[in-house]
Formats: sequence, structure tokens, C-alpha cells
Amino acid sequence: MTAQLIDGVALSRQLRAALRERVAALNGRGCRPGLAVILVGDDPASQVYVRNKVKACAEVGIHSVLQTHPASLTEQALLQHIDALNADPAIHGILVQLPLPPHIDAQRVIEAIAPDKDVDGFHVANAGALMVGQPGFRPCTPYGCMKMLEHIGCALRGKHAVVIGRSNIVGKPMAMLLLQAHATVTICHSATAELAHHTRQADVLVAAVGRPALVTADMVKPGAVVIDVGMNRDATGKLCGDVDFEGVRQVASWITPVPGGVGPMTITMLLTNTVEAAERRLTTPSF
Ligand SMILES: Nc1nc(=O)c2c([nH]1)NC[C@@H]1CN(c3ccc(C(=O)N[C@@H](CCC(=O)O)C(=O)O)cc3)C=[N+]21
Repeated sequence: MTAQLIDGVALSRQLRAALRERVAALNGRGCRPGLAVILVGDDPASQVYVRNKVKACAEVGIHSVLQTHPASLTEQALLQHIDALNADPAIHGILVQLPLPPHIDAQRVIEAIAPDKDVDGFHVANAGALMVGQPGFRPCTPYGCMKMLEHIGCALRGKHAVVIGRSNIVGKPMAMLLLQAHATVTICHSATAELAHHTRQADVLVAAVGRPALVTADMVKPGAVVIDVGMNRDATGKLCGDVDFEGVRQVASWITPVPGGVGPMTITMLLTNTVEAAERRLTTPSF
């Protein structure tokens, strides 16, 4: 078997076209959705990611404001910038690019963002909402993975989903979303014994660790759907995921490529959350 590709670029194109229409409808009601992106420091990878987000906003008609600060910015100063954006009616979404310099407490910064502007879905209020099944912003990467599964018509009810990775931004919320879709969910991590024993049970396998070639063909059940969240650079500087793509595509039924898979979908869901933030404010005046 050779797996079919889940094309994150093509699906993003479709979803972004629909977003453009929602933005036009908002414009017709006198609202221009706005996203503020805050970048602290001069990490080249972060600069590229942030630029891509700003470009994607323009593509669907979202107004974006990029704030760049030197790595020496104090936590207090950053918190003040967030307060100002929280109070700014032209801004519907706020994203603080991670990682932050080590002298800044990232969790404290995230908690300072108004939950109704937390389009990353990282605030405890949004994490809690996901946990208890209430509406709120879902973290963009797992949300994008769910959209990909939906797109290929993967019925999750009763399926065994295995997530490798337990981060607050990918692994844990991914597991919750799969659970909400009635999958039976296993979370594996660095202390898991017999990783391959678990992954071989997976009808849906999500790799979100950050280690090239962590998932090899012998760890994958024939016909499984494999979602690769990894973003690694190999020795030659080439972008690669956590999955041995060439090997695993011989066993899986569906597989996401890196690049061109989960990455573009992450940005698409950021745009989705931002448009939704603007729509919610129009329909819920107190929001
Ligand atoms: N507050 C915050 N929110 C984030 O969502 C966030 C963050 N911080 N910090 C960094 C990570 C990383 N991230 C990516 C998004 C898209 C691609 C992406 O589109 N990748 C392209 C390739 C890009 C390339 O060639 O380098 C692809 O996979 O095809 C990559 C990485 C969002 N992050």
C-alpha cells in the first residue's frame, strides 16, 4: 500500500477562500478583524514564522499589527504591551510568538492575554474550556490536525488514536479533541515503555515530539492514518517531521507531509480563530 497524501497547502487554500468570505461579511458590518503578533528577540526561525503569519493575514483580509521587541525587553514591559492590546478595540486576536527569552515567564504572559483574544488557545481559560467541552479557542496545531482528519472523512468514533507527545500546545489538546470526537485515546511520551507496542495499535497516529524519524514503518499498523506534527531540521538544514516519511508511506493509508502538511494548517486555524473572535464580538456585545 502507498499512502495518500493529506495536502495541508491545498486544504488551507480551500479554508482560506471561505475565510475571505467571512471577512467580507464582517467588513459589510463595519468590522475589520485584527490580529496583533508580538515577537521578542531576533531568533531567525521565529522571524520567518511571524512573517508567514502576517502574510497569511493579508491573504484573507485580516488586518495585522506586528510588534517586534529586543530580547532585552522586560516581562513587565511585555505585560504592559499586552494590556494595551487587550483594551484596543481594533484588535481581536493577540499572539505572542514562543519561545520567549528565558528571563520572561511565558505562562504568566499567556495568562495576561484576554481569553477572548487568545487566538492561540493557550490561556488556562481556553485550555479548561476544551477540557470540559465548552466553547473556546482551540490551539491551532491540534485544531488543524482535526480539520485534516475531517477532510479525509476519517470517522473517529471507536477508533484508537495514539498521540506521541504531551505538550500543552500540541499533545494534550490533541488528545482532548480526539477524545471529544469519541476516539479511544492513548498518550505516549518520553517515559513511555514499549512505544512501538502502543503505536502499532493506532488507527490514527499523531507524532508531536520533535525528533526526526522517531516513527518508523515497523511502528505503524497497516492502513493507519499518520499525522506528522514534527518540525525539525536535518543535518543538511532541510525541514523534516517526526515520521520516516518514505518508510511509513508504504504502510499507512493516509499521511501528512512535512513541509506542506500540519504547518500551513496551523496558520490557517490561527486565521480561523481570529475571524471567529471578530464574529463573536459582533454577535455577543458583552464578549
Ligand atoms: N504563540 C505561538 N503560536 C504558534 O502557533 C507558534 C509559536 N508561538 N511558535 C512557533 C510555532 C511554530 N509554528 C509554525 C507554524 C507554521 C509552520 C509552517 O507553515 N511550516 C511550513 C514550512 C515553513 C518553512 O519552510 O520553514 C510547512 O510545514 O509547510 C511552521 C511552524 C507556529 N508556532
